[in-house]
Amino acid sequence: MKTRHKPIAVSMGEPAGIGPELALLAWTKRKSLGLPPFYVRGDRSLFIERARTIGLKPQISSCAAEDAPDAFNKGLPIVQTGNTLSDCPGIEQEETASTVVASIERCVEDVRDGLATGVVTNPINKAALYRTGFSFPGHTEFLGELASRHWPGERARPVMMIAGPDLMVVPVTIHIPIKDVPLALTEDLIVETAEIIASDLRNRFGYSQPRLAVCGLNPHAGEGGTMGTEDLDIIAPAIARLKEIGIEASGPHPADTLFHPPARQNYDCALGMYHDQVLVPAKTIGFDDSVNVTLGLPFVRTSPDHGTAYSLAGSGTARVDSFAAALRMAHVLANPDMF
Ligand SMILES: NC(=O)C1=CN([C@@H]2O[C@H](COP(=O)(O)OP(=O)(O)OC[C@H]3O[C@@H](n4cnc5c(N)ncnc54)[C@H](O)[C@@H]3O)[C@@H](O)[C@H]2O)C=CC1
Ligand SMILES: NCC(=O)COP(=O)(O)O
Repeated sequence: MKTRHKPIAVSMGEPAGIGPELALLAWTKRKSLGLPPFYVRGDRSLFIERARTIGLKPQISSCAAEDAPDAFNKGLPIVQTGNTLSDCPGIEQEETASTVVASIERCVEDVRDGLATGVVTNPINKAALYRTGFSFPGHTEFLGELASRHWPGERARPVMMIAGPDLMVVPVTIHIPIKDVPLALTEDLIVETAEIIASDLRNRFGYSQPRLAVCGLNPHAGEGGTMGTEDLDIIAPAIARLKEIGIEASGPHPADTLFHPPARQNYDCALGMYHDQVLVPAKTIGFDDSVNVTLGLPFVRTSPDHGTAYSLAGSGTARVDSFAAALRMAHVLANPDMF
């Protein structure tokens, strides 16, 4: 008898971005890309329009989430969620925001209800959502809130990791202005983040003793306190505490020499003190095959590592690799016994 895998729930993402066509293209190439079954929560009419715009025959299966595994063989399963939207690639429309948010919420609820094994989120336009009152910096923090709501009593301390075959990184502070980074950095924040990384790398990614490399904040990791004091006063004590509790952590490392190939042999995951310190090397080395995965949640969430790419929306030329990698990673993380 053929085993039916439970599907992955995919959020629609920003409708004016490349998310809708990534889902369509991924479904079309599902066999060659080795993709698990998945369905999208969003507006069916938008996906039909986008398929036509990029020159695909619209093969859409409208269904309920529970019917998605069967529907997947016939067309891209869409579980109607939110409002009817008209497709305007590259053009932000305020009225789509509630559907964007509802799509994320319903995907998480589907995992809670046992209808999906994990969530892959399509990119959102953060500034557009902020303008309509969305109060979370990004998915990462929003998913932490949804986890607390739907899995009360379980750990929900989301940590963003960008994971590729050649480099895994975590920004300790995420979407905050650079001027606020030194104020936000504390020993506790670094220790707590590193503990979650070490725990998830052990329990979900199969590392027996993960090696964490911690970046300094300042040039040359502060050059002995002459180029800034956070490296000595905050980061070094945090690393000492991590070693005391048995986590293999090194640093503070000057970030400029931490990402060339021989340096990368010495650790499994690099912790940066701010977003660009580690996302720049991660996307430079692995833009097409890296995945944004949220650690510290009671459910599986991955996402492509890129954004909405408005200028490509509707062209059908966006590369589907990172989205496909996100689907495969979600499937592996959600079904550890199968791999
Ligand atoms: N997970 C999420 O929801 C994320 C959302 N964003 C959002 O995306 C929006 C645009 O951000 P940007 O910094 O411009 O990043 P972006 O990733 O959308 O675009 C950066 C560059 O990469 C190219 N690119 C992106 N994805 C591609 C693909 N699949 N194939 C080929 N080329 C691709 C774009 O054309 C552009 O030249 C922002 O509103 C930001 O908030 C950004 C990153 C992640
Ligand atoms: N730069 C990464 C990014 O914006 C992804 O954020 P999130 O929406 O996954 O929290």
